[in-house]
Amino acid sequence: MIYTVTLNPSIDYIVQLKSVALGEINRMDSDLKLPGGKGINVSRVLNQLGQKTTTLGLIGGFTGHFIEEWLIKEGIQTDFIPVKEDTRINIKLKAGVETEINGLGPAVTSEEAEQLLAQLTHLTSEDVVILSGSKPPSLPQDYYMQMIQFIKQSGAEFVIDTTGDDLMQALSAEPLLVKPNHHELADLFQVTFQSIDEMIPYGKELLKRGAKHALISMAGDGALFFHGEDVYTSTVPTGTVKNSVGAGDSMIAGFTATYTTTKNSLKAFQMGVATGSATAFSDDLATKNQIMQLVDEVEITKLSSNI
Ligand SMILES: Nc1ncnc2c1ncn2[C@@H]1O[C@H](COP(=O)(O)OP(=O)(O)O)[C@@H](O)[C@H]1O
Ligand SMILES: O=P(O)(O)OC[C@H]1O[C@](O)(COP(=O)(O)O)[C@@H](O)[C@@H]1O
Repeated sequence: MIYTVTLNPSIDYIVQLKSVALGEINRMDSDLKLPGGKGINVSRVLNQLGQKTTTLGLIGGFTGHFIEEWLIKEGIQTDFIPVKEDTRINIKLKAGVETEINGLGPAVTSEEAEQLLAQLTHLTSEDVVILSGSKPPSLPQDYYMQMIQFIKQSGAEFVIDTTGDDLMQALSAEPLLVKPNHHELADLFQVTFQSIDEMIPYGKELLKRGAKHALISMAGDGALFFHGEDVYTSTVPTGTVKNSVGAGDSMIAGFTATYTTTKNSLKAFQMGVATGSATAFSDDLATKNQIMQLVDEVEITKLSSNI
């Protein structure tokens, strides 16, 4: 079973308008409310790809109810821990450029946090757990590491898609995959990148510190992939970008679905890129059909090993 853990789910409120005038009344051209939060997006795409998945995490209030109902309608198994406060609403403003305003998330009590940890004691070595996204500020600083300890004790594999110290600390626990985008990679090592070549030593460093595979996504500019001694780059398919919210989560779903079934890292990389792009080219997350139409467009190239 592939479990996803979303500590901080969201309703993504996607608002389209031609331009925004700050300090004025603006009228939307259209809007859309979608279930969001990184692990939830991963599960929705895994489900599209025919993989069995269960969504874990912390969810609350009318917003949480909206998300859970949506997932159940799609046939996704949910096992959330209810929290007293409302799950957040994240605003995704599409007015020429995409601007995101993400909430902090609800207060979580220590009992609620403990209940989620207790669920992880039931994992087996056959499971894969995908830990994704920010954590509500009321959770302990080391909460990701607490979860990872339980996962490791069970022998399950884990993927982690978060940022900063939480990501850095998780590396030594040997995640199956990490996927910072190039901005997150720069923040992680407190550097700036002028070119793709400059990212390569830092991608290799993710593996040196313990990750088994590392993807560096660069939105419409392709992606880098690190495994063993090898570094690969990929093209992205061409298409019209409609809504890139969830593209990174989709990439993780595409990679994990293919890797767990084939153990072929390069096929998983190719599928990850296609799945991310298929979501960028859709209003909601990608469907299986949309993904499969793009796979053959993704070209993978091995970079020379002395870079
Ligand atoms: N504008 C785009 N055009 C084509 N593919 C895209 C675009 N934006 C995202 N993608 C696809 O989704 C993947 C992840 O996107 P990215 O924006 O880098 O992740 P994140 O959402 O985590 O920041 C990319 O590697 C690419 O395959
Ligand atoms: O937990 P965070 O870091 O605030 O991110 C949550 C947001 O990220 C998303 O999961 C989208 O993530 P990606 O675009 O990186 O795939 C949204 O659904 C959600 O609003």
